[in-house]
Amino acid sequence: MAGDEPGARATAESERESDQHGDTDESPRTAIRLDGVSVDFEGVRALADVDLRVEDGEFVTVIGPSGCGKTTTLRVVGGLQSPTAGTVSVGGHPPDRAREAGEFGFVFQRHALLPWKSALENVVFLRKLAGKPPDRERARDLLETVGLAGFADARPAELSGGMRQRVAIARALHLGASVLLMDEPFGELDELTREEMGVEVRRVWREERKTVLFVTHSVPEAVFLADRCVVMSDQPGEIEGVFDVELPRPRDESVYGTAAFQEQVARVRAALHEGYELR
Ligand SMILES: Nc1ncnc2c1ncn2[C@@H]1O[C@H](COP(=O)(O)OP(=O)(O)OP(=O)(O)O)[C@@H](O)[C@H]1O
Repeated sequence: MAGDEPGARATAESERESDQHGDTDESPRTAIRLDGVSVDFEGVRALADVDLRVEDGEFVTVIGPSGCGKTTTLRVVGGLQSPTAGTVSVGGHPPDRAREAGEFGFVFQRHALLPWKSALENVVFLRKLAGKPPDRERARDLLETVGLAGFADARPAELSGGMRQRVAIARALHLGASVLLMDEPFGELDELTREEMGVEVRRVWREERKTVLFVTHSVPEAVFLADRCVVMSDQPGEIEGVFDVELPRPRDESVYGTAAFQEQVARVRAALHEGYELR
């Protein structure tokens, strides 16, 4: 249950004293905080009383059945959707403020790159749009970081689906985002590419020290990527459980073959299928 979440327990005391968006009572390590968040859409309750903490620098995955409110969760965190009830804060501030400050990097299933621009120009474009000075050298470094050294001048049509998602990740990083909100970014990729991208994203996350909230439909992906995996229940979306992933850090593809990995995948799967109590 949501209240069993470790972050919720750890911050219970300050929670009692904290005001809605108070800067002073917020734990310095809490990057994202949802308190009693509900979202209603014309008769559909998409989220029901969700409490969630994501600590600074944490990698948290969100998994659940189709329509359970995963995207809505990302949207309320990113300030793209207002909650009907409850409060959301990012770094102790309302999400709108974080969004305006360019704190979010959104990476979606469809990469939305501009087809007429090169990979490099796509990386700098969003930053320019946000009114920040582009830094082509940093953009080149980021393309290298995401494994695209040598592809700076390539147009999206010349890149594979996985490479385009890498450009989208570099673009989010160049924006200066401290929080990456990723909504099934590998949903259109084949399984092997997904696994490779998972390794890459964890490496980039480690090197760039970002906070990541990552929505996926894939149980192995949710387990492989996460420090913690949030399992949501069917409509209305509630947090069914939060699963601490205990796997080696750093992780590479070899983790997929280990008994520890299989065992944790099985537990998350059981939670999804049976509403199984995790803790
Ligand atoms: N703008 C909207 N207007 C009306 N209903 C909406 C809107 N956005 C989402 N919903 C509804 O809210 C519920 C949760 O949607 P959401 O997209 O968050 O789920 P999801 O878990 O991300 O789904 P999926 O895994 O299929 O992408 C669904 O029933 C959806 O139809």
